[in-house]
Amino acid sequence: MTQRIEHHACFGGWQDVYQHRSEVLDCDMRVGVYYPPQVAHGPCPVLYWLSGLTCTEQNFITKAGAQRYAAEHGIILVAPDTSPRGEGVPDADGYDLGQGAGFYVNATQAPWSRNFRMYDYIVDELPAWVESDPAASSVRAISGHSMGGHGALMIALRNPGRYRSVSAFSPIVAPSQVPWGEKAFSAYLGERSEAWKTYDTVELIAGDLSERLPLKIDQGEADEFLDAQLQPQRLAESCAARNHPLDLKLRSGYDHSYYFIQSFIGEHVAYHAKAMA
Ligand SMILES: N[C@@H](CCC(=O)N[C@@H](CSC=O)C(=O)NCC(=O)O)C(=O)O
Repeated sequence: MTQRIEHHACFGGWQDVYQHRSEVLDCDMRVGVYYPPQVAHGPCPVLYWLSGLTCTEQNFITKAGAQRYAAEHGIILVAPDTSPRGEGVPDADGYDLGQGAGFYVNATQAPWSRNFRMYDYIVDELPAWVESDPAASSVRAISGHSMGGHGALMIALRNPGRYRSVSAFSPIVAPSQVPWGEKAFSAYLGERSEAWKTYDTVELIAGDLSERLPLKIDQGEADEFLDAQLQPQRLAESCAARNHPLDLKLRSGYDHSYYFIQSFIGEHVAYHAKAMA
């Protein structure tokens, strides 16, 4: 069952928030959907946005300022919550595990494995729900921030042909090698194993991919998580070794916040619009 819980006129279109039942996650999920004015004339392509740790569907829709550009280009924006949530869904102390920290993987370990299946939700269930609306076409792109940047890159690389383009802000490119990812993967996937590599962008780039989808990344040089958690040089090295196309822009003075995202989101939306045209 789907319920519309917010509806706001925005740049000639509508910023909505929906709650729908997710069978995959076994809970109700909230999703922000921006419909540009062009939906009046036929189905529009969809840019999926994956947010980072601690976020809900609200962070992107209230802070990134992406609707202006989506309205210009005729793109639907879909911004789901970052994990299963609610009573009966397991949680943990700390902002980097449990609710708000799904890491876009399918958990295999108790108590997480019943609900924490964000990979399947983002790849299959969410687009099927979005595309059941005739306003949305099946032409897709994906982007995200930090944990969501990891999710966007990893999901696009694992699903050749499913997304026309991928981009990220400040992504966790090597979750198997940094504290945020090691904590989450240990809890959700168990002790270090081959399974970790299948959710790790740097490892995926090093492998045999059937599609070398270009990666567009913006990274702030004043990001407080740059050295400990993000380490974009690992991705630069991996892409160089496999000749994988990478456009990594280091932005002087910018931190990890949505002030950074809102400064460059217009370039990302334009990039995806071109790829989905
Ligand atoms: N200091 C924060 C740590 C959490 C944080 O910075 N979250 C980022 C994403 S980090 C990687 O996934 C974020 O997007 N926050 C929401 C926002 O609106 O800025 C804390 O302790 O909460």
